Amino acid sequence: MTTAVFIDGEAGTTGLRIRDRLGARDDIRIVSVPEEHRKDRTARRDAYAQADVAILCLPDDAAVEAVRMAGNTRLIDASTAHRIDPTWVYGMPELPGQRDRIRDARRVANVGCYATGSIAMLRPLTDAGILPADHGVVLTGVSGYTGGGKALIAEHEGGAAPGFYLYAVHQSHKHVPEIMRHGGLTRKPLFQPAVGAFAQGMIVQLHLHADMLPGEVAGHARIEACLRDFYAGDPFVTVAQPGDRIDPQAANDTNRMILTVQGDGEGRVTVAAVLDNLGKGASGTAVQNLNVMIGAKETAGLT
Ligand SMILES: NC(=O)C1=CN([C@@H]2O[C@H](COP(=O)(O)OP(=O)(O)OC[C@H]3O[C@@H](n4cnc5c(N)ncnc54)[C@H](OP(=O)(O)O)[C@@H]3O)[C@@H](O)[C@H]2O)C=CC1
Ligand SMILES: CC(=O)N[C@@H](CCC(=O)OP(=O)(O)O)C(=O)O
Repeated sequence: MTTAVFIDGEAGTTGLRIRDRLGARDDIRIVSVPEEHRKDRTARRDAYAQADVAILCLPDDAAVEAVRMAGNTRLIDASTAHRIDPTWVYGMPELPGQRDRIRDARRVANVGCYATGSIAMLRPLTDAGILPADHGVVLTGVSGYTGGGKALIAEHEGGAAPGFYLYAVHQSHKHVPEIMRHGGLTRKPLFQPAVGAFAQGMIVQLHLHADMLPGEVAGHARIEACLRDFYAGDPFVTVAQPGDRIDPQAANDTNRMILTVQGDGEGRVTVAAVLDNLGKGASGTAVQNLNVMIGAKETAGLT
């Protein structure tokens, strides 16, 4: 049996990647609207009606509007619009019990890219009681410029952007609410993202004074052990031995996320998550969620 999938925003940065990942599968039939009609409401309404599942790869406001067109078609929304909406299921399959919720869901909000790395590091630690919910958490991130979609790609590839810069410097980044909700935090974390002069890939880091956390061990061993336990058997998330350098592009073109824990043995610990902002941070997780929703093998079409 094939599943009919409509990718609304198929010509965009995320949509194209999803299309590439699904195109070769014989259990999926892609429903398309010609690019010149990509914003035509009648053509899109028709595509929604033909699809079993639609994946929204649109700006937030267009995603909200698209939901109204979608009728009863099951949805995966790659935008930020519905991630803390209680009527949507959060599309991060690694979280406890989440695969079952995603499997049964009609509306799945795909996790954000920085949020993927942040929650992957935080949630095991808050669930285990190692990190108190009200701890003053500090997160930083650096993303490839494709994270900003077509507009930021044009700025970088046109030579108009600096080689590296911080942004969202007023603690205003849109991923903070979902990081708090699903990372298990009650206090707003400090989060400082940046963009580098590379297209694709990202690092998110969690910085901790582990000697200030409850419990006896100030070193990083229990943090690493907690992450290893949490992700044991996970198809895409691994805890690796840290090296001297962390390459943001190490997981590019895959759906993998690589976690490493570094410490000085005296309480200063950094945890890092490396993922492809366009892969595990967007199109890969959307396909993983689709696989769970339709009962396909979770790794189908993904490496
Ligand atoms: N890039 C990334 O790393 C990630 C992106 N996301 C999210 O995915 C969504 C898509 O992002 P991205 O692919 O980067 O963005 P792009 O700007 O690259 O692509 C968006 C696509 O949607 C089309 N579009 C815009 N408005 C409408 C509309 N009203 N009706 C139909 N189509 C429309 C655009 O057409 P046009 O070409 O005319 O603008 C474009 O093809 C966003 O919500 C983004 O936040 C999520 C995770 C990571
Ligand atoms: C470099 C860059 O601009 N990145 C984007 C996040 C991209 C992303 O993945 O955000 P969503 O998952 O929420 O759509 C930003 O910080 O707004």
